[in-house]
Amino acid sequence: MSKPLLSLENIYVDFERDGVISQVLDNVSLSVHKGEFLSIIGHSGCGKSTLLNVVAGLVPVTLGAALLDNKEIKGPGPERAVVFQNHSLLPWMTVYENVRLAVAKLYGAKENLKQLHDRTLHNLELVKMTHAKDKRPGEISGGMKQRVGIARALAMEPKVLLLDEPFGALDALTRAHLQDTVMELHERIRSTVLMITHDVDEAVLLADRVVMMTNGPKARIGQIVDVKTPRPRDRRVVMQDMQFVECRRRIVSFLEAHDHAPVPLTEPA
Ligand SMILES: Nc1ncnc2c1ncn2[C@@H]1O[C@H](COP(=O)(O)OP(=O)(O)OP(=O)(O)O)[C@@H](O)[C@H]1O
Repeated sequence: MSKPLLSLENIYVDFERDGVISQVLDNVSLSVHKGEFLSIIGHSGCGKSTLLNVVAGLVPVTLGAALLDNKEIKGPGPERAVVFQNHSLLPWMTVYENVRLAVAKLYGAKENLKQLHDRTLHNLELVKMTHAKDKRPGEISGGMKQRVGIARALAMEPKVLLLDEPFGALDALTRAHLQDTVMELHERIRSTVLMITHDVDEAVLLADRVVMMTNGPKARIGQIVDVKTPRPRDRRVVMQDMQFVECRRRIVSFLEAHDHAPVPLTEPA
């Protein structure tokens, strides 16, 4: 098999606050190949964002190494674009200007104004947002803002797209539309994606593999499920696909097995 694009090698992450050390990740290893879509799922607070932030270069590892294209990740860089749950668009700029800003930052020195304009429009088209290009973030819906956030990330042409619960704040219908858009994009541009989600159906629908993390502290990768359901996937059809159903079952049973036991209530004497 070809060399992985991204390798996490025996990663440990500890945080220190007021002299207290919390061990969040404990010996996490993972290889991701070019064009793969991985969903990361696990109970709240287990360390999913920490793992994504290690790849983003926002959290340093305590031990181990994260390698992209065989080079150690030592800080943030444009080859790893992040989209967070809550959009981070600049409110005083239009949709077009928000994407144009990222385009100019990366390509401003190499390309002329026409090329920068075309690049901006192309990425807005990818997420079907050209019609709202002159609106400001305050004038568009949450789902549309997330689309613009994705366009801005894609405009950087990252080697890895990191999605931290990108649909978490959206209503079910908008969420479904955006999942479809991300699936289409993945088909079209074969991006390599790591996506955190709490939603089992979303995890399976979008991914080639679903990475399941054990509970923290000292979270590890508990299991990885391969989703072999053929693409393109239609959400209404996959629900009848036996492989899809089996993946879903395995994830649900993993999460149930790792659910925190409820704290027993002490009976009054
Ligand atoms: N910078 C930090 N300093 C100290 N502790 C941190 C820091 N970042 C995260 N933590 C702690 O690390 C643990 C894992 O947090 P993380 O956000 O990675 O979990 P998560 O699985 O993404 O959670 P959720 O699903 O609720 O978003 C938590 O206990 C959190 O409080």
